[in-house]
Amino acid sequence: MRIAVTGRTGQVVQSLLARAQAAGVTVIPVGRPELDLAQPNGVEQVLAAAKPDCIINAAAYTAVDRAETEPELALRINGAGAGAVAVAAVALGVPLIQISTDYVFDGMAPHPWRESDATAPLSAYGRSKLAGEDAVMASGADWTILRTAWVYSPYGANFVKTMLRLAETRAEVGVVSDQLGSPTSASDLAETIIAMAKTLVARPKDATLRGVFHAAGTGEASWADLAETVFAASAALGGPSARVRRIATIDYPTPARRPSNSRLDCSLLAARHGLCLPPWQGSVQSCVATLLAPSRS
Ligand SMILES: NC(=O)C1=CN([C@@H]2O[C@H](COP(=O)(O)OP(=O)(O)OC[C@H]3O[C@@H](n4cnc5c(N)ncnc54)[C@H](OP(=O)(O)O)[C@@H]3O)[C@@H](O)[C@H]2O)C=CC1
Ligand SMILES: Cc1cn([C@H]2C[C@H](O)[C@@H](COP(=O)(O)OP(=O)(O)O[C@H]3O[C@@H](C)C(=O)[C@@H](O)[C@H]3O)O2)c(=O)[nH]c1=O
Ligand SMILES: [Mg+2]
Repeated sequence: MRIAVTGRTGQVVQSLLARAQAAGVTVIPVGRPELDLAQPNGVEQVLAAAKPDCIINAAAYTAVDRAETEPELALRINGAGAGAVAVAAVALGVPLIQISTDYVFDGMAPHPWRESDATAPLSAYGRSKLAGEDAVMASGADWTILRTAWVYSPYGANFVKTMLRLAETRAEVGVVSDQLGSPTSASDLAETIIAMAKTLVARPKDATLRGVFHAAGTGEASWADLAETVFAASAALGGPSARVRRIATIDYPTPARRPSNSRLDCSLLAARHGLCLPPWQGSVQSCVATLLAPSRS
């Protein structure tokens, strides 16, 4: 089976590539300069050349704070760009998995977010990703939206790598403890995406397998909890670590507002697809071990 995925260097793209062989699939990254979601003319031709059985739209403008100062660009890439990928999926007659985010929610619910809960993004990034969901749903494609959260991996830029970098020069790092979420290993997510892609291709008419699903690491954490777990894992392997000073969001001002409750309820994915990502703590340890492995430096 051939899976075309948008983007090249992204965490999810790289994690899909790393898992492809073991999963018995071919993953074809399709990215800039050939495919630029900010200029989505010719998306269909570029994707057609990959001869995909399924398309994953994993490319996005992901700089949450920067999006506040360039909301139009974020909207073009994450909204119209996603819509263009969906129209290409219609033309090619293949299922599309659109990757979306917990930041479509406002964080006010007292429980982990379900797929049926109302969206109300707090940030320009969240609004742009919600526009992408809407465009995909309106496209007529055979679409499935996978919302994930707090993704980390050995690739690209992410919170886990930021913490390890800060620990190299600091004894203490202040980290917010009043935002709760679902840390997600891109590697675990890639395994889920591939399993879902296989199922969607094998069972083209099954509506119960399609729609919006939440897919995040099992369990919950604050960013401070996640930082502490990173430092404990790193220290145990002789890597950099720091003390975590647990602070409030108000003491760490950022351009973008983030949900205080970002936890995703992933039970629908388990019920319909039989898929469940592992508990986040073990996956963080694996990622830290990979990052500290001597062969990387
Ligand atoms: N990171 C996270 O914590 C979370 C991410 N998500 C979503 O998951 C998906 C994957 O995220 P992740 O892998 O972390 O992303 P990264 O930030 O690691 O990478 C972004 C990817 O998007 C590509 N991209 C950005 N702009 C364009 C453009 N104009 N045209 C084509 N490609 C572009 C990049 O291309 P290039 O390779 O050329 O640089 C890169 O491959 C995204 O949809 C994101 O919104 C959802 C929840 C959490
Ligand atoms: C670096 C740092 C961040 N923080 C806080 C700021 C913020 O509230 C939180 C996370 O910051 P980051 O900028 O790393 O994470 P952020 O860019 O908000 O991550 C988000 O990315 C997008 C793409 C998503 O879709 C989301 O699911 C989520 O993963 O941690 C600290 O408290 N101390 C620090 O030293
Ligand atoms: Mg960020």
